[in-house]
Amino acid sequence: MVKTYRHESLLGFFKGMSFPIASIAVVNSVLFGIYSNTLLALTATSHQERRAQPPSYTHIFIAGCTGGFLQAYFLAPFDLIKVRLQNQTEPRAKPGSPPPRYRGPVHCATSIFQEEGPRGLFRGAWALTLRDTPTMGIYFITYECLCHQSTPEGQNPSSATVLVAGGFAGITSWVTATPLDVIKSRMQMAGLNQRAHRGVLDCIVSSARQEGLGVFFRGLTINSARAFPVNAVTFLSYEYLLHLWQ
Ligand SMILES: C[N+](C)(C)CCCC[C@H](N)C(=O)O
Repeated sequence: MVKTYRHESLLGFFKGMSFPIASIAVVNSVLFGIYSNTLLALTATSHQERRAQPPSYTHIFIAGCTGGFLQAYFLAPFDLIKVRLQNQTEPRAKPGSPPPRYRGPVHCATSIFQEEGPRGLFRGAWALTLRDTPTMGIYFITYECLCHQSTPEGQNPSSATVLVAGGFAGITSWVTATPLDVIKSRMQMAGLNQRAHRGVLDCIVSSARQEGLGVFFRGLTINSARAFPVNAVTFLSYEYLLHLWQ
């Protein structure tokens, strides 16, 4: 934090933020929409009936994995742009100095499209899919399990329960996702560094060889600290909005 602040001032912390904001609504509606509809297809109970007839954890896991798998393709280009912009750590442009490689998210997207082709925008998408498919299953299982444990039979969980269960769901899911998150980000950056990996496995092996196993836990603390508030609010909004519209 100190380095980022010294080097890039407060603005450095908000690098690559406009695109995630634009994408979060789309990505979360795909994720929660597919999760809920897969659960409906598997159990034939709607969201309102789910408290009285709770679905099995196997069904929750399958629905979460399906949601995670499909949202990864919507997330991939936005996530790539975020990673590329966040890794651009030159100090803010002084007069006369060369402009940064990417001037902003739209410029970043068009540059990747021109330099790396349309498929370039999906660089790292496979690693992202591998990261999100099982960990989104874990995400929803943790949430439902914690809500179930702290709510009397047949009742809706309280707001406090939703916040805490959502927060822990985010942490559990991020802890399990971190090793593949590291690989995903490296593959997304590889297109830029001309240091292309031959695939996910090649990236895993070469990262472990060069930097040891600790590399797979890089960012774990900050990811978990961020995950609690973000996912507490995500689940509270989800429950609240469904309740409002039913
Ligand atoms: C599956 N994985 C751990 C990657 C994400 C789980 C939580 C997703 C949430 N939108 C967030 O940004 O925290």
